[in-house]
Amino acid sequence: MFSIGSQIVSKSKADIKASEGEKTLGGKRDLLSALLRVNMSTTIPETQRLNDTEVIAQIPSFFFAGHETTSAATAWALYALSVNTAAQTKLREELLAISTENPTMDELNSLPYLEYVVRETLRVHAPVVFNLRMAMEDDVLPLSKPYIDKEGKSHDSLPIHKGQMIHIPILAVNTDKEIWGEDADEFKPERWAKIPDSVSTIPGVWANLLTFFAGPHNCIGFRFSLAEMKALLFTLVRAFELEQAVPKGGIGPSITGLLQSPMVLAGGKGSGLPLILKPYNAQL
Ligand code: HEM
Repeated sequence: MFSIGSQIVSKSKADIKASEGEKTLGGKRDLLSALLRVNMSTTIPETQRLNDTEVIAQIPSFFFAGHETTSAATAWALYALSVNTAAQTKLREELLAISTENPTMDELNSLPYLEYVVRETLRVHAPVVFNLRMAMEDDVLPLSKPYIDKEGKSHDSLPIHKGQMIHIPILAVNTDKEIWGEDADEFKPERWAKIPDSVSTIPGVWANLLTFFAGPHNCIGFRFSLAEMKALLFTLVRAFELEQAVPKGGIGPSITGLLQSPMVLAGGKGSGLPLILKPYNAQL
């Protein structure tokens, strides 16, 4: 990936130099070209620029943090809609009420059911399933509910030691029945019309979910990701009816590292999410 990244960076820099003065980033408007262009600007002090190695190191982040996550999330949304056909029909009706094939971001954001579908997908099928943090100092975590240890002793706080790794179960919190109710595991976009009060205790950066995490290192790309998902769903759900291609229960999560994507669970059909897409004709 480093050698491919080096080639991309060299080529992009040459393009930018060749088109000096143009606002079009050498004909390109991608994230890497924007980063390089800023770095090559003479108005930025040397100490504030990234060197080529640092720029190249961003490429795997764009791929894994930016591409794989949103791709998995969109696949999960299509899968969830293929199972919940009532939600699919309701979403399509809302999307077809828009008179353009190229809606603006404001138009997409004005669609409540699309927002519910995206939220519900990212709640039940959070692409990043857990996260890790290391404690930088000794601390004591207060607990909302005491726990009983194996000797039967009750504790209302949890001591944390410097250097200890903390596992943060994103998906488990997103689907906790004590927070979301007995149907917490189910994909029900309507729940977002009225979410339980208990949800307000979740400190996530977006939608009271831990999907994009919380705190100073929350996801920098979440707004971009939401825009991508909405645009993809807008186009696909207007154009196609989605049907399950494998019997109920045949699709489940494949977890690689921290990331879960939908795939066929059995039968040796390989990875990926098979779906039947039928062109939707609004006139029929
Ligand atoms: C559905 C899509 C996405 C999900 C579920 C997601 C999830 C997350 C999570 C859970 C974190 C926290 C990781 C940690 O601190 O250990 C994170 C961080 C990050 N995300 Fe995303 N992300 C998504 C899309 C994107 C996109 C589209 C981009 C870039 C365009 C992006 C770039 C990043 C970066 C650079 C960080 C590190 C931030 C930091 O450490 O300060 N992500 N993301």
